[in-house]
Amino acid sequence: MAEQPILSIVNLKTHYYLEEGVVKAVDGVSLDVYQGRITAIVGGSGSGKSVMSLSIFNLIDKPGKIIEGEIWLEGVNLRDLSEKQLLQIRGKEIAMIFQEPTSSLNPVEKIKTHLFEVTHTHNRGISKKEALSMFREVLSRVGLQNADQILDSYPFELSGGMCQRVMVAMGLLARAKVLIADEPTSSLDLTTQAAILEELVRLKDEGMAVVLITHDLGVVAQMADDVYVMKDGKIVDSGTVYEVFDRPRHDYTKSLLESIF
Ligand SMILES: Nc1ncnc2c1ncn2[C@@H]1O[C@H](COP(=O)(O)OP(=O)(O)OP(=O)(O)O)[C@@H](O)[C@H]1O
Repeated sequence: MAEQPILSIVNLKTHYYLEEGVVKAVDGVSLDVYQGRITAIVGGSGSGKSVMSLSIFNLIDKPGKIIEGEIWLEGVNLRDLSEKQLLQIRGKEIAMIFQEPTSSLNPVEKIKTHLFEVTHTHNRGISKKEALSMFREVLSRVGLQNADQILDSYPFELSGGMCQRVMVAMGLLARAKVLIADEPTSSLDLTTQAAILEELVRLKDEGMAVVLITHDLGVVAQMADDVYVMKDGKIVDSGTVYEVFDRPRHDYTKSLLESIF
């Protein structure tokens, strides 16, 4: 691919230091993510997918530690940034939807405050009324119809699925360049799952780089452009979705594929 990746992870290692020993949750992962493409990261439970995505945002708590690696976003190594600089990137340059949406939103701020915060950078000078009408439109795009009530709610007053959709809306408003979605549909009913996946495809079509972390190979087959297969903290297979599905190189990928076809 001639184009430069927007996000490039090089030899990332995140380990957990437990009394029983060291868990090498992410153990030398390298991957490239491109604009206008959906990059899927697949792997079974415990393969390191979530720790990898949390590492991008430096959200690893003790006893975990990022011990090595580079995380390049448009020529800047995020590992060289201060916590304050990273805050500017989190949710704005790189939007995120995590498995535990309620814990990713600020519990003491209403939803509209979350939305105002991400909108601010791109829309200086717009009136409150204009902002609210933009929020209603974006919330309806992610399948949340009763917008006014949602805007006035705190995260704990919404279901997990609604919070996930709020996070997609935040990514849209922030005009983030990269969206990392960790099992974005795990707590949703089938209709809402389909709506969120459709929205991810639309974002990709608008030029966003979408990273989709999932154990659902059916979803990967349907939506992804590029695929990385993770096992025990390592990437064991990678390529375009056609390459990985037609010519899996690793026995683990073969067994994953056999489990769905
Ligand atoms: N806070 C923690 N303390 C100790 N070990 C951890 C911690 N968080 C993750 N790990 C370990 O890191 C490894 C990778 O976990 P991770 O959550 O990234 O897997 P995953 O691929 O996202 O799985 P799932 O699909 O179930 O979410 C696992 O062995 C897990 O036990």
